[in-house]
Amino acid sequence: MHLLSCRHVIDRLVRGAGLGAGDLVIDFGAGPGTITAPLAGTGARVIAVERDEAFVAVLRRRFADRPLVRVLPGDLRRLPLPRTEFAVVASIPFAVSTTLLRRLLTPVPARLTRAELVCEWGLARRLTAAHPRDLETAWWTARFELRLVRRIPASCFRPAPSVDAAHLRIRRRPGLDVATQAVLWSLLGAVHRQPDRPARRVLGDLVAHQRAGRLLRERGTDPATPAVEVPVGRWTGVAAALAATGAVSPPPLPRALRGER
Ligand SMILES: C[S@@+](CC[C@H](N)C(=O)[O-])C[C@H]1O[C@@H](n2cnc3c(N)ncnc32)[C@H](O)[C@@H]1O
Repeated sequence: MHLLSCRHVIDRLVRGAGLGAGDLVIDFGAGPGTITAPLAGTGARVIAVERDEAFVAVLRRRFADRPLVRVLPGDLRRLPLPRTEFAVVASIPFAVSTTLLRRLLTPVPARLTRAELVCEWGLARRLTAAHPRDLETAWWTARFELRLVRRIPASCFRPAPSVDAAHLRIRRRPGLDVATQAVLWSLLGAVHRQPDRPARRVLGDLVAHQRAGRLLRERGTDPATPAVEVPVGRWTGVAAALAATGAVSPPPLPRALRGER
């Protein structure tokens, strides 16, 4: 594994999360506690998740006198996540990044409030592209702001990985009620099934064509734009408007999206 060795990168991650007393933060893949230690200084409760037994022993010794730090041995792909709101600050193992992001960003309701992550550069670029390339990324982008903060050179790790990494910032978007999210899921599903179809036609499968055109124009979107090129935030606006008037009855959110997985 690749341990972070650049102090300024670690400081920016921890500062970026703006943690304090009363917060709960998880360090996934804590290793020897490179990030856990400064997190413990924020006053937040910290959970350090680690699978490697030798690191678990190091973590237990290192934080034995820190009552706010809990060392949780196990696999981050399976350990139950808190049922209360939490933040994440972590340099996540590249091999299981997508699985972890899926667990954090997919469920409704979203209990993750914010995250400061180190992940693979290519993954961060894909997640923050102007137009999400698949339904899953669109769903994450609609519900969370994903921002590529900066590139982290491979030389900031010991040993250095073969690719650079990135500091990825994640913030939950406020104000998305469950009804809006249900409409949004239907809408984004339709968009990604027919990405090149004009937005008006995709939306026209859910509401009258005239109304579809109006809803899009009101949000500054040319109704003829290919559906996938309409910024996700505009689809969120359309979903909120439709949910508020009860104009469409989307199917209930699939089980896979509801709660812990
Ligand atoms: C990139 S290192 C980060 C270590 C430390 N946080 C740092 O920044 O220096 C990833 C860590 O995740 C742990 N890890 C890898 N896969 C894991 C999994 N599935 N569940 C829990 N921990 C895992 C590894 O043992 C390693 O300590």
